[in-house]
Amino acid sequence: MERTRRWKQMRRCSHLFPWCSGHHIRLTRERSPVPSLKLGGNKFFFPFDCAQSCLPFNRSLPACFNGFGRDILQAMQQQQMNAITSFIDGSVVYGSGPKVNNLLRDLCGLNGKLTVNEHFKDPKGRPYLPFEESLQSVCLHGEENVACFRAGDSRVNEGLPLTSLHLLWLRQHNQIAETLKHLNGHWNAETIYEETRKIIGALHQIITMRDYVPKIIGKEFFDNYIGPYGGYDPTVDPSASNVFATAAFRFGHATISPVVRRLNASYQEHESFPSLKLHETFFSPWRIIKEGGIDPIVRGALGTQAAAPHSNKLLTDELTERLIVLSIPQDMDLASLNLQRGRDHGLPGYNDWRDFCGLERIRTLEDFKQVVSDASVAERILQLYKHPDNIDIWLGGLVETFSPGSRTGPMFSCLIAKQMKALRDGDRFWWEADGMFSQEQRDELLKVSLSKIICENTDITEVPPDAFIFGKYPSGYVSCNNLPAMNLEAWREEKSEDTNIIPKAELIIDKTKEGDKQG
Ligand code: HEM
Repeated sequence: MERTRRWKQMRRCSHLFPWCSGHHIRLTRERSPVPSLKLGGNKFFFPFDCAQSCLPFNRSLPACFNGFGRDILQAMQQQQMNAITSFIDGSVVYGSGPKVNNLLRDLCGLNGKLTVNEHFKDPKGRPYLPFEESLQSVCLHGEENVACFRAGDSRVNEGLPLTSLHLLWLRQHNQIAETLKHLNGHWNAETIYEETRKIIGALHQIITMRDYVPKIIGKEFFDNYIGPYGGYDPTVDPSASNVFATAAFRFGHATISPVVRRLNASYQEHESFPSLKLHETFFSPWRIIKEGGIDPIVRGALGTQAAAPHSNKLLTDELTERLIVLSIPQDMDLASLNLQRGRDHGLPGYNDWRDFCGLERIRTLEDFKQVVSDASVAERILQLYKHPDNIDIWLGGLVETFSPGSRTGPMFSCLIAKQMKALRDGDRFWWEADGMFSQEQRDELLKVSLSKIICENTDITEVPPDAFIFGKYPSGYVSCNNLPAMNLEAWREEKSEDTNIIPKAELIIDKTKEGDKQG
């Protein structure tokens, strides 16, 4: 099948990275629990007999009023709150506010670094993420005294591949900070930290927009909807659209494999740490600490094909039968959550979004068969929903036939492209925006790839140059030494004559000392 073939060209990294980058853009917080209907069953229990068949569902927190100055009807629509910044700005590494940010920074070291785990290091002495301080950690497992990791995004422990990526970025930050300190001995901790953060944000943007998005939506959609960068546009709203987070970017759930592979240095099944079922990787950072660090997991993501979404079996049972969601003491079903979340947020139906994207509305079964790769799936969906207007957008989008050169159907490609363009053009700190970096620095930033970041922050020595496109080891793999690296010399700066400036980081430390004295 064509859709299977296209996804099989991709590596597992292609769900690892966007999982993380999706977390850059939106975090929907939840409020009171309400019972939800169990989808997929033959009976309809809601709301009368939930004892056996309902899944708990917490509605999302609404935002009170949005969009002063907008069309009044639009402004009165209830939207849901985004608990993080929507920008692709490295917030998964640094958090979206000062509280989390201060917890993550190594404020005592005066070196601009992020704080690392005080208790454990990996087999080669590389650092791990710090622990959360909660005593009642969901991550605790048997005798292993390993709590949840802390990172800029609270979902860091959701799965081992995701945790590994968070850790790569932490290490990358600290490496860059160390080099910048060495190059610019006169920089204070605050300057080192902020400059490093700026670089990490730029790397996220480059990898997302240059290396990842075109492979998902295809070059044609990329050129038509996103196009080349034309500078910061203050009229563009860069917030995360509801439909992007609640439906379109959740296409990724259909690319998740039921198994997380762990591979040895020859990209073969690891002798000591075999591959795991997906559910065994949820909230289990102890496996990273006690089972060989992140290298086997990262090799697994590089050395394995992405799961191909089938239109008649969209999500693996590991996600529909074994999903763990914090604070809910039963196995959950991600497909049901996605559908119910779309309804909770009041998303218009599939046909309205096709309209929005300039695609033909579906009026008949024959129309639907034209856009869905599997005719029997089209029939089953229409039987269930009775009318095309009723189809939930997440489902409709997932079963569409892929557009040429893309790995999603035209409606999701359109919605993803529109969002990505807004995130780029509406971001005044976009890495290519005027005044952000010198031309020399930009040239250096462009040398970086996800593969190089993996090389620099693990003991992996051979990688594919493009971490997203699959090739079976050793075909196409290169030595890490052969991949271009960013030269931070471009950030070397002559010492300024102005000696009156008090470094901000020193002010922060002084305040702490003051507090200590008073206490
Ligand atoms: C094993 C892998 C994954 C697991 C276990 C997982 C789990 C979840 C869960 C539990 C939610 C919240 C569902 C709800 O209550 O509405 C969610 C939301 C989401 N997921 Fe995933 N996910 C995974 C991979 C991915 C990937 C690969 C992507 C993107 C390509 C992605 C994109 C999103 C987005 C955009 C949201 C909405 C975020 C928000 O608005 O708060 N996820 N995921």
